Amino acid sequence: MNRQELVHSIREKQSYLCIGLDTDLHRIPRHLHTHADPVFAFNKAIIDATKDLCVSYKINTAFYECMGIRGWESLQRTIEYIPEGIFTIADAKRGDIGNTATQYAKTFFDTYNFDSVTVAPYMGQDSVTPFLAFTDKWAIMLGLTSNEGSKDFQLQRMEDGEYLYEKVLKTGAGWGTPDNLMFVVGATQTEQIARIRALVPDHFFLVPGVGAQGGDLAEISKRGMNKDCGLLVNVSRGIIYAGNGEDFAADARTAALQYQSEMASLLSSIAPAPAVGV
Ligand SMILES: O=c1ccn([C@@H]2O[C@H](COP(=O)(O)O)[C@@H](O)[C@H]2O)c(=O)[nH]1
Repeated sequence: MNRQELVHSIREKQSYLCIGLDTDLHRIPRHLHTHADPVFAFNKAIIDATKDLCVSYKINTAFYECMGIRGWESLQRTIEYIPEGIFTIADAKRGDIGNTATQYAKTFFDTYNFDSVTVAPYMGQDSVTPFLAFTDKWAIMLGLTSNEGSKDFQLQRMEDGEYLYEKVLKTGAGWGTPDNLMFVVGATQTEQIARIRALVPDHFFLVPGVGAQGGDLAEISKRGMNKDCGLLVNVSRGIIYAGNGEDFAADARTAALQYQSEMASLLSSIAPAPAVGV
């Protein structure tokens, strides 16, 4: 999916919601365990119940890889089930030397047909650029993450007073373009988000941390939106585990609808749609 299609989808659905399919076999409702593929049965129900409210699904591969071959099969069924026109993210946080990075990129872009993959930039340019060589595919580079451990390296100041994450963002931005590169910016980093937006005004941010991690949707939207919205806000546990009974999918829909409604009002107040014909 290209940027224009993504922006169009955000405007059409009045949503920049990304639903995280962090599907844990031990957390899904009991009645699904009779299915041949309980993880896919769960994901299918969540997708059916929420696909009109979100513009993206993020599959965190850890929740699938931990089950071996069966997990990869659930992942494949899920990615194939996500409707055309919804932006898909493989949250795999890959990063390795160039020829290995190319194999990772082929895995997620060619074999599984994801639109994007999250990438860890610690190994530098040659570990990231292989993900940027595919038409209408995206690398989503870790910028400033949502977790406590972001203080250990990312929020350390360099000799020139700059945070390490700022150097990473500025350097990384030069490796791609706002049409094939996004950055992960944690929703818990409200104090930094305006600064980050100033550094990379045009790029999209994937923003995890709303819901279970306590990030504030309104705050990060006010500080982080650009003229194209520029945000994909991920909620995983806060939506997919909103309920745990037979009607878990309806509960997930109710939670997703609350986020989408808030997003619609934030979109109109912060980034109004351009007039028709402009
Ligand atoms: O900085 C980061 C980067 C990635 N994540 C991932 O996003 C989701 C968040 O899940 P919630 O249940 O909504 O907290 C999960 O897949 C993380 O691995 C992140 O949280 N922070």
